[in-house]
Amino acid sequence: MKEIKHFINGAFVGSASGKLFDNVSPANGQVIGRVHEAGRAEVDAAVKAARAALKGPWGKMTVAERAEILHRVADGITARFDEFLEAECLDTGKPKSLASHIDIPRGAANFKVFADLLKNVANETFEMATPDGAGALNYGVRRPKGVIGVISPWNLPLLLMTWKVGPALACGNCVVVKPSEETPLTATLLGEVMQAAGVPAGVYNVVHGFGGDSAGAFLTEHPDVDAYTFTGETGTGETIMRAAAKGVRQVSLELGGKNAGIVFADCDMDKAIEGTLRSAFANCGQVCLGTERVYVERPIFDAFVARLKAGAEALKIGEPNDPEANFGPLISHKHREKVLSYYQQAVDDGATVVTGGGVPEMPAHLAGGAWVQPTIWTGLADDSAVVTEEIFGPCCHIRPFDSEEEAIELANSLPYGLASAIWTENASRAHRVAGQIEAGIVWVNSWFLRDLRTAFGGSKQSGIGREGGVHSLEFYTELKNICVKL
Ligand SMILES: NC(=O)C1=CN([C@@H]2O[C@H](COP(=O)(O)OP(=O)(O)OC[C@H]3O[C@@H](n4cnc5c(N)ncnc54)[C@H](O)[C@@H]3O)[C@@H](O)[C@H]2O)C=CC1
Ligand SMILES: O=C(O)/C=C/C=C(\O)C(=O)O
Repeated sequence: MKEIKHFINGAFVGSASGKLFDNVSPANGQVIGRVHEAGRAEVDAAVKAARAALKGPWGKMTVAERAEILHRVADGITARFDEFLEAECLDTGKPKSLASHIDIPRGAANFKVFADLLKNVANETFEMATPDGAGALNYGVRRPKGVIGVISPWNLPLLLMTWKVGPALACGNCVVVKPSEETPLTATLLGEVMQAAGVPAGVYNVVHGFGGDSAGAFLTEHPDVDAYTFTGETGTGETIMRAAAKGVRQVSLELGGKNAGIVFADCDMDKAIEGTLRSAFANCGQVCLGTERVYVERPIFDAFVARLKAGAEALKIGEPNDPEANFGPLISHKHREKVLSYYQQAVDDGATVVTGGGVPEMPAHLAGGAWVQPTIWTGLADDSAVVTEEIFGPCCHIRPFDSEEEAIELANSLPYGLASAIWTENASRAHRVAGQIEAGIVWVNSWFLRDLRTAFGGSKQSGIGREGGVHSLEFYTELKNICVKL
């Protein structure tokens, strides 16, 4: 049985405690590996290694030298594409057809984009007048923030972890990564790539374990970490923020959502259906940007529901290696229990189950997996928990609306504000509505279309801060102003 170790100070090491936990395949329920669980000792060793590496060759490199190494990291991921793909799909059960287009290429791109950005970014300068007439010159310099704690989730493991590690390293920081306990493989494999690319020991560290009372908490409570970046559930974000408050450490939090799609009668129906299908069901609905609330203008409501139902029923459920499959399992049985509890709640609350609502029949070799059916409901009240709480499963509720104002009010009615998708061919309306949606990201006639230079993050309870492009610099560097009296 494969053992998955921590990556600390450039070496793969086990836990002193000898504690290991199972890595379970979501596709069939089989144990695929045993993972070392970090105690305080391993977390401390990783933080110490990161701190020391800041003072070593990494801290002395020029931006161009670091960028060259990060390009090698990206190329290393691409060179070992099939291994990363295999590992990601083993951990998550997601179809290879999906991970080969999204997860792995983005894992590589996250290093290249930020390496290039850092090489080209300018700093601010201000000339100022002084009473003696000689003046002064202010200029900003950016310095790495230090040791960054990276706590990442299981839904897009490599993509989301490197989305943080790429800019953190490009800015000259060192990192301690705590990947989700559900998905330890690609973060570990990346350690090998880092070594081969010439990243000095201690710059990239990985500790495995759970959240509370385990590696996650030990990392967020560690006094020698300078800042934390986290993607995951809103409640976990609050816990991490509380821990980071001790010592006044900065946090960047990308949290939950209950995102709205708004479909106007003047939309291009084919595009709206294709986009909404992806936004509700891609990655088995486990994307924080996904649409779980769909508001459709009344004249096209029935037609839209019928077509989305047909699209959901055409999804091909299957294991990662099935080339036809575009719909995998949920991450775990624990998560399936949560999703199925909402499926039951919908029925209890009087929903019309348009399609799905249960567990699909699977062949014997996949019967132990965490499979659920893609599910669509109509007819729920606006205050049903199914409509107001993040389910993080392959499901959506569709409700009609009668005016632009009503659609905006419904979209903005929840305490989340991560993402939204608007479907209309009327350009004025698109701009007008997009400007009024309370969310960090609004797509018009698209979904999950990502330019890594843009600001990314949530408003309200969906997060704090923005990452992406120059916005990542704000988090991963300290901006110092130097004022020179002339
Ligand atoms: N991208 C997103 O928005 C995600 C949302 N979720 C939502 O969260 C629910 C629960 O899933 P979980 O995997 O438990 O998400 P989570 O937010 O608890 O876990 C994400 C990461 O945080 C770590 N973590 C958990 N508690 C921690 C703590 N006290 N201190 C430090 N680190 C901690 C976990 O080990 C994992 O690495 C899901 O059902 C889903 O609704 C889960 C994963 C991703
Ligand atoms: O950075 C991206 O393109 C995707 C982000 C997705 C999430 O943060 C998520 O699903 O949790």
